Amino acid sequence: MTTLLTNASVLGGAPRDLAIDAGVLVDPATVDRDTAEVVDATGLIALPGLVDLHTHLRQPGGEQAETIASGVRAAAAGGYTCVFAMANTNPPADTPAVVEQVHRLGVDAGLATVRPIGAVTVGLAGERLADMTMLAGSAARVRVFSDDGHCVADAELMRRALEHAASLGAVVAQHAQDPHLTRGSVMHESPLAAELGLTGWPSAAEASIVARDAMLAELTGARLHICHVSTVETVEVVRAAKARGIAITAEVTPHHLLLTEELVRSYDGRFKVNPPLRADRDVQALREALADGTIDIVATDHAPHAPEAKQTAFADAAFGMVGLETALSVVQRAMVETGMLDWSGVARVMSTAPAAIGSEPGYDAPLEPGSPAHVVLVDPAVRRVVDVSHLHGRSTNSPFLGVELPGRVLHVWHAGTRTVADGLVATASSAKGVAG
Ligand SMILES: NC(=O)N[C@@H](CC(=O)O)C(=O)O
Ligand SMILES: [Zn+2]
Ligand SMILES: [Zn+2]
Repeated sequence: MTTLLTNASVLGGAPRDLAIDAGVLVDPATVDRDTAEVVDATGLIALPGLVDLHTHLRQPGGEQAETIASGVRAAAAGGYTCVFAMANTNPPADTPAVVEQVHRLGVDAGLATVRPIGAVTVGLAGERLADMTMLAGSAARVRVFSDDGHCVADAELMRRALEHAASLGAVVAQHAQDPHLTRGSVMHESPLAAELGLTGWPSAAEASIVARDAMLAELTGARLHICHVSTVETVEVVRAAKARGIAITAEVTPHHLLLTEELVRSYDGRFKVNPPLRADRDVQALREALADGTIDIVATDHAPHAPEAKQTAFADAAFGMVGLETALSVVQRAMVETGMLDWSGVARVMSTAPAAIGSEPGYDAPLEPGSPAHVVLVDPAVRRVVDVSHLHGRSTNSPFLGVELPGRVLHVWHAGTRTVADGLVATASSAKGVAG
């Protein structure tokens, strides 16, 4: 079946038609308008399917918080057609058996492409390298390695990881957190932390690891990616490293683009995350860095946790926030409505660039005929107060509940198959059929 999307503002530009046939975007002029299924996209922005380089899907081992099936429903609802699943599962993704299981469960779930991230070290313990060659050569074809949740703190081990990754054409994604500087830390190190009686996590614990790893990337010639950059100091280190020609890329999360440490005054565990929510000057610097390309991408760091892990004393609560369904709306609010990024910039930082970093094919010519039909239609004019009913995963630890955000994902196609229609996520079986 051929689908015609009429009058879409493609990448925020002047309205025109898009057409999908046999899973691929085709020239609308070649489509028979009498037989095609027509979706009226008047007033809607067309974006390429979003790609999340940093998602925690929790399976295997954390199924009470999320499964791959529930996580891809959240992803589809948020406009994502590809998610990279972090390796900090139980057992961790440090063997071909686990990455192949994650890959297979992703295929079964059917609503988006799931790419397993491989662990850098055995058991994420930071002591011995995982068999990266085996992971890369497995059926899951791992191209991103990360111990996320943990920093690869040993510089010699990080050097070897970068060398291996380079030989495999892969990238190492570092969770930059000096473990000694952040012992017992639960929020940003600041006067507010002292006032609240909570242990602080200094910016230097992030920036110092990024500076070290940039030097290691230069030494090895490898590609280094920095997870969830959260401070102005880290932005300056990344900017300097790029100016030196080092192959470094960086991500920022939606929550670090919008929220500050002030929320921790509530002692509500929903606002506890690693790295922590920072100060206003950090938020401003992160937005500017994303606008000027110092930070390459937005990644959700979707981190579901069961209620009992969050509804406890702040110091004891688990770190992490869900974010797949709200990411695009937060970027609209923080970047588009502030005039710092246009919609083609949003497509770059949420689709083209993350796909390139993760070596995911099919996203390099967004919405051009011949490309796989990964398409999102967004209504930018809607505003809604985020509610648990907007969340599709198993966990509801969103920091945006009760917050009014702009924009709504209305329709999504993953390789030409409709995964979201009128804001409703398809069931996996219908998404896998040809009904779309
Ligand atoms: N971001 C978080 O606060 N938590 C993540 C781990 C991580 O991304 O470091 C998690 O797995 O829960
Ligand atoms: Zn992390
Ligand atoms: Zn993470």
